Amino acid sequence: MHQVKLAENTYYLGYNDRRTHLFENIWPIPHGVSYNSYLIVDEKIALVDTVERQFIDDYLDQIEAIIGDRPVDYLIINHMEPDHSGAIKAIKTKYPEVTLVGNKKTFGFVESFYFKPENTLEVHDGATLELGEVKLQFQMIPMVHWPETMVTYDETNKILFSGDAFGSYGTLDGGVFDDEINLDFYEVEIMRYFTNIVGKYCPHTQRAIKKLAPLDIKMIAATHGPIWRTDLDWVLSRYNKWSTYDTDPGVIVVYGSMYGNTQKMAEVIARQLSERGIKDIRVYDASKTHSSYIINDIFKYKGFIVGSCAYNNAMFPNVQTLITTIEHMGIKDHYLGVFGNYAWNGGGVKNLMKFAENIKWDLVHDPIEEKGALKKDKFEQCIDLANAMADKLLQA
Ligand SMILES: Cc1cc2nc3c(=O)[nH]c(=O)nc-3n(C[C@H](O)[C@H](O)[C@H](O)COP(=O)(O)O)c2cc1C
Repeated sequence: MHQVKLAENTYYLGYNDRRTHLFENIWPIPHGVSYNSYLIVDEKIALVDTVERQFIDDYLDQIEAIIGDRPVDYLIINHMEPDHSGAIKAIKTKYPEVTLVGNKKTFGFVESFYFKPENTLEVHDGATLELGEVKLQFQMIPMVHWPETMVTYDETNKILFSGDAFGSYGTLDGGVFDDEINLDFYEVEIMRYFTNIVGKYCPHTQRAIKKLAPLDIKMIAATHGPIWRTDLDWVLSRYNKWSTYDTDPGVIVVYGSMYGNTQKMAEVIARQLSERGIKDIRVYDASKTHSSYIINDIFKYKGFIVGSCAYNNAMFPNVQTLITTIEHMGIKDHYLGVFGNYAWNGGGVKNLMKFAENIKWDLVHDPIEEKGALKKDKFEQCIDLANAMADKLLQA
């Protein structure tokens, strides 16, 4: 195997997962994902995070290929999610004297998932650990995106081992560093990773960005995706934009429809938005497009218009799934429109309005509910809704 180095004695030990269809068994990853671990070989040897358990055997072999019969002295656990902590038990078994480095919360998770940790070094904000030449510093960034999450900063080589922060979907297909890759590929993958996985924790991400700003960072080594050593601003500016809910003046129109009546309303709304000069309009059928992609666009565009037919006194189940995810993520600062279709006592719009109340976005127009085929008065209302949305976006 190639040995890929971040610095003289710092190695990339990552694995590409092209088999898993759904990250966290929810989010589609058609382009896979990488799990990145790092090995620092100094007077003392430290691993920074591990890998998903399917890669354990090769991972142990690669470590041994680098350090021979020397032991791993420290296992630094920035994040306990199993795709990174999966090899902790294997490391402990192979290197029984290893000291686990983490914070109070980390060790609670180690005990829950794997074993009661004994050799531990509990670190706090600003604590340091010298490996020889390399001096490491720890900073807590809770909820980016678990409570125990921290980052490790190599003061000597100025490398930030950032855990999931600044991570990306997408395997590393040969290129590992940002300057080895055409980043167009990651434009979508990194945003979807952020919006799907970290998006719930935007305020925490903002706090983390501000907290880490004073560090002189020359390289960002996350646990997924490329290592950033040339254009750090590429990733930092994007994370900053997304985590402040800074959106562009476009609109997502999403609908749930069995027989096409709700869909027709969506088409009318979309066309009118276009007539008003809105260029970024994305129309999605919630039964076909996974929430992962729609959520991603909600982080891109300020307008969100959602429609649902009535379904057993409720909204259409696939719209409900999306709505629940949006509510759960607590996405802020959008313009909202609501429409739907029914045949007897409704259920779609009624429940979408409960969502409107909970999410507290700016409702640009009264909800529109048609009974069956779209008729003139509701057609006009769809036009009005689109106009109200366009007015808001164009005046902003
Ligand atoms: C399984 C099923 C459940 C439905 N539940 C309701 C309901 O609870 N209330 C209602 O008013 N209409 C209900 N409808 C009727 C549809 O909402 C109605 O036909 C609507 O026009 C469908 O919109 P669409 O053409 O966009 O699918 C139901 C239809 C089906 C097939």
